[in-house]
Amino acid sequence: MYKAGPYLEQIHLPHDLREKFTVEDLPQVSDELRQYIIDVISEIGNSHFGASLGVVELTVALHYVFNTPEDQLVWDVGHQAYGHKILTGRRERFHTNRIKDGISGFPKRSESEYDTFGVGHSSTSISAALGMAVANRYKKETNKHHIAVIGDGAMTAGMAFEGLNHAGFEKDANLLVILNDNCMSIDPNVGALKEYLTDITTSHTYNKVKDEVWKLLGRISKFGPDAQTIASKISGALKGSILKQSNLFESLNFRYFGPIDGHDVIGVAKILEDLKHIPGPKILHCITKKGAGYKFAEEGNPTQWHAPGIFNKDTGEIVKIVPKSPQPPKYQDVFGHTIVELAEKNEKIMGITPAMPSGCSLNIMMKAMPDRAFDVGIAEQHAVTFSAGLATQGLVPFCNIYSSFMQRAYDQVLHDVALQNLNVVFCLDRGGLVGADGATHHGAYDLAYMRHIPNMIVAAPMNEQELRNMMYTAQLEDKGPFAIRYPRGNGVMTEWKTPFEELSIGKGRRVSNGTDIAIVTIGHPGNFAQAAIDHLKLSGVTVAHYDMRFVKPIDEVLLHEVFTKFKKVITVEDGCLMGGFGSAVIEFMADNQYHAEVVRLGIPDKYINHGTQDELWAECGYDANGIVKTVKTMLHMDQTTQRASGSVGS
Ligand SMILES: Cc1ncc(C[n+]2csc(CCOP(=O)(O)OP(=O)(O)O)c2C)c(N)n1
Ligand SMILES: CC(=O)[C@@H](O)[C@H](O)COP(=O)(O)O
Ligand SMILES: [Mg+2]
Repeated sequence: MYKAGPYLEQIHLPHDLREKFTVEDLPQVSDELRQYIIDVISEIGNSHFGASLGVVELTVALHYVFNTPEDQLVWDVGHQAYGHKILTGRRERFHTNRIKDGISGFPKRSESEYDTFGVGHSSTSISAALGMAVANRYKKETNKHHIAVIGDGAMTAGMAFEGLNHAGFEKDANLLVILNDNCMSIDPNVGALKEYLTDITTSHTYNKVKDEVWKLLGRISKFGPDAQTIASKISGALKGSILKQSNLFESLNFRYFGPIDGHDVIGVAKILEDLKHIPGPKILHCITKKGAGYKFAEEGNPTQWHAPGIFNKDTGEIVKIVPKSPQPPKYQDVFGHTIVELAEKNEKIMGITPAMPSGCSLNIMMKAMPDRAFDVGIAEQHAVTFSAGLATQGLVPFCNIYSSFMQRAYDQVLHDVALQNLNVVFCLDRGGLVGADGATHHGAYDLAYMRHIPNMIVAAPMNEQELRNMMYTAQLEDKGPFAIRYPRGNGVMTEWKTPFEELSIGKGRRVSNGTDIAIVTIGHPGNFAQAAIDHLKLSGVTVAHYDMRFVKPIDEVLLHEVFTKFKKVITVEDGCLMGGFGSAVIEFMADNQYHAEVVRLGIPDKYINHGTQDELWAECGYDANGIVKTVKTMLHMDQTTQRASGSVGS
């Protein structure tokens, strides 16, 4: 399938690397590994890219020096772990990356013993690796090493500091944190920490003296544990005198080493070898470049090369699929343009994103109104409570957080916003199944975790016009906490810049009339229902379709109509069935003593792996075909009875 270079093809597992090659061979191994990643990802697309190229040398050095998988290697986020996957027995399957039934795009324990911890959401690696270190200390397995590789972006999350704080307290825990500093998140990294890291990297005096200490360390580190005491006295005194204070990490009892060139694979291997003999919590600060070794990514826009899609590896040209007819916009872009349109008229509107300006299209507002739109770093909890603070002063913050990332800030939503009934508008992008990112990133739970919060309004648009009207309505005076969730990807309206209409809170709408059965939907799956209804007409079935618009407050008038008129009802949601929208409809039915046959379609009570959205909606049975099948089953129709050929579009 894809040809590995002469060295790489001999490496099926890391012990091959350690047994067959010397440290002098590592540059060649790195070059071949990098080329393999470029060869595969340029053709399959649908993957992350720049981050993995940035850690090729680090990956090779880590698997060369440490006895993986006994030594525990934890990748933070894990989008940069393609080299790790290729070196740990998955080279021949790597072309199935993020494809349904193929390998996951992130480290996953069930996929390999070398994937010591499942990741995807950022900033978990230090806590996990510390847990492993303390466990092995307790089990007296003190020969094991525990390494967390965390990026400068991931380091901006509070959880990373919670891990550092605890690790610095566990002085004899054998933990090595590798800070992979490339000054990038998906977009350029932000915050005071970024500036601080730059200071450390550029403070020549500190680094020069550090080199002297480092050489001394190298000479004495063979002398065992007392080398540590000598070294810490020397380097502590020098640092204290030079910087008048140890650096941030040392003040948390970490031994700080670096910054070093993270692309000098031989140098990195030698330093890692030394660090193996220094006990206690250590941090190695590596300077790398995202996209390193592939000039188009190095010289191009690093945000674009974070996940470029298919590209011509020889020319660096990213393949853009040009649609034959005008396509509906992405929901995120409707958000991005609409918030600017609203903010131009309402000076109270502010925009907040935790490190996803391009992903959620708040970058449109950041460009147009830089003093009113904030990228707060990978800090979802802070983003929510920062928004709450803004709201206490009469402003109207639109806090945009991917649905699955919002899971991290559940208490801030409840405790800091809803309990105080503050007027924060939550825009939950990536609501529902997202596709290739898989189980860690599916926004499966927001309808459930938002609808049981008192004071919270929970809405989901069926199309772009509905999204705009919900955003318009949410920014009107004193609406209290308002959540609007919408999916990854495109809507359905090519003409979407329609005039704003204020919605009545909690009011849904009947989209189609029918007599045989009722379908009650929330959000984008209303379009699947429409496609199914068109198809069923061919079989003479007429379906009433209700788009509820709001999960909370739910339109009880409409539901009284549904349960008065119909004895067969289907609910459809791109969300978990447990406690979701369908549960709300069932609760209404029970509370009002209605009796009907209700089938709820949505995400079952299990984790859905990666695939395309269409594949996953079909797998869960709530795409148009799934709805047709359910209607026919409930109406006891022969599933083969259909006048139209082929499947129903989603
Ligand atoms: C909790 C959480 N928030 C946001 C993201 C989205 N995300 C994935 S990678 C990334 C940037 C990570 O930057 P860094 O750690 O520096 O890694 P690099 O890509 O630079 O190698 C972000 C924001 C995430 N995966 N998890
Ligand atoms: C690794 C990570 O968490 C992000 O890169 C995420 O994959 C972005 O998702 P979208 O592609 O839906 O913006
Ligand atoms: Mg980075």
